[in-house]
Amino acid sequence: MAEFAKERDWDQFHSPRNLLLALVGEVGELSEIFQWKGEVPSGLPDWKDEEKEHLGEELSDVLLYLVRLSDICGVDLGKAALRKLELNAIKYPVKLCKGSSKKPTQINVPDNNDGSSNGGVTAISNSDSKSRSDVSCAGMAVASALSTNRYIDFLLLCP
Ligand SMILES: Nc1ccn([C@H]2C[C@H](O)[C@@H](COP(=O)(O)OP(=O)(O)OP(=O)(O)O)O2)c(=O)n1
Repeated sequence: MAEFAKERDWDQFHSPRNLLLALVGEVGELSEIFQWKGEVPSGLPDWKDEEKEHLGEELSDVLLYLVRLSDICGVDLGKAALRKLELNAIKYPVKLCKGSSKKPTQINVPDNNDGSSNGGVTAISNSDSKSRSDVSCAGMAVASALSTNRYIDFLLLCP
């Protein structure tokens, strides 16, 4: 993308804000493909080849503007995405979230005194979910250095 823009003297247009708007525009074009179709099955078995090709083009436009935006902002997207995957794994432990699309702060699992039956994972109660959520955001910043259980211990120690 950097070479593509340089050859065309387009660096002048590829500012962070312009690229973000271009990205959002392409997300709109991507959305248009699904607009009014209702839910469609995975793999899109009933779609024509041309429709899938068009979908691939719009997905690519989104990807290319995203990569370019990251680059222009000095963000190593590959590294950032891998770190985010690790953070996601910490935030959504399998033991707590398997089969549920709820946020950890919305899951209310009865606590065990010995913490054994749910593998030592203690769910966060609904009553204090807001404060826990705030704590959770702050905790995420240091979470990459912590294991899942240590992160949950950290959450429980916070007021
Ligand atoms: N100033 C620009 C213009 C285009 N592109 C690149 C990134 C996208 O991959 C693609 C977007 O091109 P268009 O704006 O022509 O968008 P479409 O390909 O979706 O065409 P249209 O909007 O006509 O449907 O070209 C770019 O990097 N910088």
